[in-house]
Amino acid sequence: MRRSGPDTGPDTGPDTGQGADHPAPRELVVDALDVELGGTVVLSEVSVRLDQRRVAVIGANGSGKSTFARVLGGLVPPTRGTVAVHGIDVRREPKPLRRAVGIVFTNPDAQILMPTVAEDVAFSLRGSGLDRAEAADRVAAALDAYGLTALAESPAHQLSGGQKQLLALAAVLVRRPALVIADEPTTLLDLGNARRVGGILIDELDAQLVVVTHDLELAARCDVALRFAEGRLVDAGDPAALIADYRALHA
Ligand SMILES: Nc1ncnc2c1ncn2[C@@H]1O[C@H](COP(=O)(O)OP(=O)(O)OP(=O)(O)O)[C@@H](O)[C@H]1O
Repeated sequence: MRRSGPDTGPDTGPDTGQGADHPAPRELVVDALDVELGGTVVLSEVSVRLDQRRVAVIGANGSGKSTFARVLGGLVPPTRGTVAVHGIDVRREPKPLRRAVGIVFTNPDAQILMPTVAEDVAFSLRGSGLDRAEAADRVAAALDAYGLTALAESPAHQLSGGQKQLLALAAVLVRRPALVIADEPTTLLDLGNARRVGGILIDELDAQLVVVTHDLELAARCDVALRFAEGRLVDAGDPAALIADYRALHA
């Protein structure tokens, strides 16, 4: 598995140079997006523009939330329509997109690539252009931010599920991507660590955030919420009002 981030792989589009260290329009523009997977319509006619910093994506199981997030991250191609992430066309510009976006999946095991905790975080910075000392400083700061310093030399695969989730987040955020996509980032975490991760994503991150979540308290702390139902974007707006309507639907 390849971790999203700078690399030297083949590219089919221009490198716009839009990374965390470059100013870029912080806007997601989705226009008439359809996604079909295995002959099934998974997303249908989704159009939305999002320039808010924190975007929550909620809705029932199977409603298309993760697929929407995966399209933004370039992991699932649009079948029809266009999607631009900070001015980057997700279909045509895979390399700039990988540089701009960091993705945190629900299952951290899929993201751990190196033997030790510190090596795994450092691996994210390969090809970043940072010199050895700068990279070491960034890794140390990321380990500290996630409470992983004491585990730096521990085998990554022997961490608990929650510790692995923290490591996965550290390994993504150490790159300072301009857009962070997190799919159920607090699912495996105990209350303390869920608060720590929620605090980092919601309160401390400079990047734009798209968080897919069933945790309505986390969603309520975002600037805007989207609700999907049966592959359609059925509601978008102020999280408090949208969540109240969603709760009423299930009352
Ligand atoms: N590769 C695929 N091939 C066919 N169908 C798929 C594929 N991936 C997802 N789907 C279907 O698309 C629908 C939406 O899935 P998605 O994972 O986006 O939903 P979700 O809202 O994130 O659900 P959950 O809350 O359960 O994680 C589901 O019916 C799912 O079975």
